[in-house]
Amino acid sequence: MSSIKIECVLPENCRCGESPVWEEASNSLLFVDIPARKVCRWNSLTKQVQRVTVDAPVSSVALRQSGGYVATIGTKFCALNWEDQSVVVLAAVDKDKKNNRFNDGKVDPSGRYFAGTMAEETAPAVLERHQGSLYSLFPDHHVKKYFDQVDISNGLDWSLDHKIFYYIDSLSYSVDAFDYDLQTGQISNRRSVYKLEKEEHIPDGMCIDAEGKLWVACYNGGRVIRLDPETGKRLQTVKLPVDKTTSCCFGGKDYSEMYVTCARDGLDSESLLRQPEAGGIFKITGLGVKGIAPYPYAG
Ligand SMILES: O=C(O)[C@H](O)[C@@H](O)[C@H](O)[C@H](O)CO
Ligand SMILES: [Zn+2]
Repeated sequence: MSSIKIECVLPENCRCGESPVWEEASNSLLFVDIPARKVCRWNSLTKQVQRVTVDAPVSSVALRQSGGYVATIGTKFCALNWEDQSVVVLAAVDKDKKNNRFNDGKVDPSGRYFAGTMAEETAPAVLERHQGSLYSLFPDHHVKKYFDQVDISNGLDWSLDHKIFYYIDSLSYSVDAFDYDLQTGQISNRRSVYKLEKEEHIPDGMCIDAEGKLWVACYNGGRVIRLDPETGKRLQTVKLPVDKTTSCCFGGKDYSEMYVTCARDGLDSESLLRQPEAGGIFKITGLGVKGIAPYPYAG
């Protein structure tokens, strides 16, 4: 029997926390605060957090094999040197769409950095529709575009056998799957594996666990849900004491803990009083299932 424990480990007051990534080498959690233009690194042993401010909204961060990190900043795929806080642009997308920015991103099992774009929001989930696209940055820094017409490009991950790519366009209220060719980075045969229920609100960030089940953070739903992508059934709901849960990843010893990011933006003052930990980093233990290590960008 597992007893689930949920605690706010870092009261960071993120306007929109996103893209949690566990870095085993430093026992740290990386994450971003998109509108605050910050990449943060929280050391789970010392409880210290370091922050790097960049010059545009930063929507995702990932490990890099050759050291440092990669991040999606504005509409650019960038390399981030943590030591001197310098940023180098690797590639740019959506040059004809001045109001666009990247949103969620993650590295595939062979080291390509996937990330999608969206129009900038005027309020949470209020934006010009169909402006986004999904891209990946190959290790040689060339960019592949998969499709356009995306509203809010969000959660992404790959099946344990690397043959399926899971993807969320938030305003479709659906978790989708594609066949995935790891050799070429091609996707095909899009289908829905789960449609969110009304009280689950908007699907946002996502990660896979060591049993191949998907965990989806539900924006406005104040929860993460565990889905079986093979049966299309929800297996578990874990509620958090904040409404705007944005993303999740596994980390800690053997990837046995789950970390969840969330947002403060969009909450009125009354809601903020009821959920003072909004924008913090949450740790969930006792789930009884582990995650897998994040893949580093190979370029
Ligand atoms: O973090 C994201 O994915 C978006 O940038 C956010 O703005 C919200 O999560 C979105 O509004 C909810 O769908
Ligand atoms: Zn998101």
